[in-house]
Amino acid sequence: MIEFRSVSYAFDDVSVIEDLSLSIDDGEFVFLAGANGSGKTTLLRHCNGLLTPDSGRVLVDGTPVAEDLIAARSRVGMVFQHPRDQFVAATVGADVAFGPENLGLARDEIDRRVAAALDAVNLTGREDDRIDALSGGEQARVAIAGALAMDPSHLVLDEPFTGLDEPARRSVLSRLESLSADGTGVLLATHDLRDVRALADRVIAVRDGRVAVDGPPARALDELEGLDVRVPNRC
Ligand SMILES: Nc1ncnc2c1ncn2[C@@H]1O[C@H](COP(=O)(O)OP(=O)(O)OP(=O)(O)O)[C@@H](O)[C@H]1O
Repeated sequence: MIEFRSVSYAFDDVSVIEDLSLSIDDGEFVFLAGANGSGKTTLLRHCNGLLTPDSGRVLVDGTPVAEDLIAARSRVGMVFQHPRDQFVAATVGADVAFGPENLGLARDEIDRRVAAALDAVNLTGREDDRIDALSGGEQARVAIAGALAMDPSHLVLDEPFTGLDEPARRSVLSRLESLSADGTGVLLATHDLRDVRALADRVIAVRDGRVAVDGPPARALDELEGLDVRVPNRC
């Protein structure tokens, strides 16, 4: 479980998160909505200690993130909004294998994970491609594969569909759905709520640094309509 307990955070003097509490259970598939600048990225970056609350606490599986960053980072897989932020190797295969290699896994398990992760993002057979020669959408898919290959207990994704074509988006969503069904908590920040009714267990929307909506998709979408939270791709 990922828990936010009365978390507040400000950039300099500008408050972005204010006394925010929420929890994401194991196996829950949660869509995180909110207008541009509402604090979604800021919230997500607290899940593995990239940001530390000014007050309050974030806990992963009961352990405060600030007290055990290594534990938090091994449990929480993170896909960043800008994929270039997370590459560590020159080629697709080496980058996706990097995390599992650091876990000390056997070579055949690493190979199995890399193949499954690349399959999930429609990049099978692209192991030897140079990352800097890929398109933006392909780079986004490599970043997602890197997180999937870590087999984390929780997966946090920040706008992962930017630049993805429809087959890749569908493939990633399907993989996220099956991971969640197998017990992985998935927290997905996105403006694209097309599939929210079919996939999400919950929708959380932030506004003015607080949770403005939190509930099952049908109810949450109705509540979002009544708020000043833009939902561009609602259907
Ligand atoms: N490094 C930073 N320094 C100062 N202010 C920042 C920084 N990062 C974000 N902010 C501000 O914090 C607020 C929340 O930004 P954040 O990126 O969390 O929003 P978001 O909901 O993810 O937005 P988007 O939907 O556009 O990605 C914004 O007003 C932003 O300008």
